[in-house]
Amino acid sequence: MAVIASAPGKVLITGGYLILERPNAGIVLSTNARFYAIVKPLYDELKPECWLWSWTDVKLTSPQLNRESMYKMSLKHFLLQSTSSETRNPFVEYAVQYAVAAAYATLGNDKKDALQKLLLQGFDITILGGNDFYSYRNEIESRGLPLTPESLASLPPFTSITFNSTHSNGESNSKPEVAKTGLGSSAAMTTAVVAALLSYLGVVNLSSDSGAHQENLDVIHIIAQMAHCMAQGKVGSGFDVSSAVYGSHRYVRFSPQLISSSQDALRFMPLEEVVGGVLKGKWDHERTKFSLPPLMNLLLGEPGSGGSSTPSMVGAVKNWQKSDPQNSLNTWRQLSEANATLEAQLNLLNKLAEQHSETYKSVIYTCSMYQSDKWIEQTSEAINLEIVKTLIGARDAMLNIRFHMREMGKAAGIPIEPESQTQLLDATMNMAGVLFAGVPGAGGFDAVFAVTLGDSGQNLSKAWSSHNVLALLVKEDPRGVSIENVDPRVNQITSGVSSVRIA
Ligand SMILES: Nc1ncnc2c1ncn2[C@@H]1O[C@H](COP(=O)(O)OP(=O)(O)O)[C@@H](O)[C@H]1O
Ligand SMILES: C[C@@](O)(CCOP(=O)(O)OP(=O)(O)O)CC(=O)O
Repeated sequence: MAVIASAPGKVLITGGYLILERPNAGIVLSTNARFYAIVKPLYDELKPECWLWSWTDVKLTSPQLNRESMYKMSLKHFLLQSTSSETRNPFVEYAVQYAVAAAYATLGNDKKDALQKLLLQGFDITILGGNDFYSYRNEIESRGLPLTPESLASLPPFTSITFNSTHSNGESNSKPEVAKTGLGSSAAMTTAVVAALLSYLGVVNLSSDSGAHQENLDVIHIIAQMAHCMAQGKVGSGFDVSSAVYGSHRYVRFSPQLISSSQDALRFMPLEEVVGGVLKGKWDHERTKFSLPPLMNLLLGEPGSGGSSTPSMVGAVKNWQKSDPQNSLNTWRQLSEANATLEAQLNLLNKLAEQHSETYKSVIYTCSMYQSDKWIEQTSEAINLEIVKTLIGARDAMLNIRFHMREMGKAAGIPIEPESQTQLLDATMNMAGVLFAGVPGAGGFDAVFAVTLGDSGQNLSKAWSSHNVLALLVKEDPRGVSIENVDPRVNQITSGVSSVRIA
């Protein structure tokens, strides 16, 4: 039977770069953009002699990239060897190796025969990323459609992905392989594959409401982090995998040694022992519940196509920290304070919404119709004023964050908030009902985000369109990894059909 798992994409609204170092925190919102992994047996029947085999087969299909790859997997070392000439997918390859090793490390002897049988049947893995992960700007333009979310919605689900072209003048050097929006497709993909395989192999059970749900998520988190780090060739902060597993939260990274020491151990220890050890490690990542206050919406706008490559930006910031420790420390301190202020204001707004729900609602709806410099004059009562002041406090904190991010970019010689994004963000923040806007994560040319009040997002989306910025269909969705009952291709097609019928 097929097992289908899905994991969400993310937007890091505070903590870019700082989150790489404990104990700095970052706020990461998960989204309704989801990556799916479908795992089923490659062979239904097992030949009697197969129990002697030391290899099994793995087939990986990525319909959106028009890729199909075959692998042989050693049942001794769990190493995958490509037997087809197709390009590799290290994220999925490590996800398979580490998930199988985790099964060996954790399942009791009584379950080993069943595990062996599932392995011998081979894996048929299909991966599908929701359209929101990728940039379809070029398709929309070439089809002569307007640059609107409606045009995006008219694309079929799981549309083919555009590759960024490479120019001889090196212009696209900073661009990633596929034209992406920056929602963390590799982390969501790795997490979905790990979750589907661990469920398929009986290591975790995500469909039960049992008390073990948290522990199951923790196992998926550790295996997905290990696989993602191996595939990326570095131990990043891991906020993208963390949000793909747990959904929206306030994240403090795990100690990098938890993974880096295991990578050293791989030279002299079998993979399942290494994985077993890491699973028992003292995982110290923090994830505190966080959600946007009520009646606030997350909106993403894609100003150009293609996105930025994060690793080179991180390298530049690290070099700057080494070459100018004093000034870089100073900037980080100020950024950290601004991040903490924004977080505190949003938490306070959540509290005010809970304590004064009606007043909160009416203040948000009023402010949603005005530019921020008019908010204060709309009110006189104490509670209303406190809410408006907190909104303005959140806004000012974001302006501060943006200022220091720009400083950091200038000092490190990289476009964290490049001039074109500054103009867009300033214009966005001056629109009626916009609480704040910024460049997510590492910044650069990925889609920008805005947090809007009430229904003002619709006007913002129209204004963006008229300035050649494509508002994406992405919304905040706090759900982390989950098991799906229906194939997303069937699901999305039927929901598309029913919405047409209803209309
Ligand atoms: N549908 C897919 N099928 C196969 N590989 C994919 C798919 N989507 C993304 N990838 C891989 O993930 C990489 C992008 O990951 P990442 O840099 O994390 O992007 P993001 O900005 O979305 O975080 C791509 O270069 C590609 O290797
Ligand atoms: C710089 C960072 O702190 C944040 C990068 O955030 P993005 O959201 O830009 O990430 P990508 O999906 O890799 O593009 C690096 C890190 O935390 O690992």
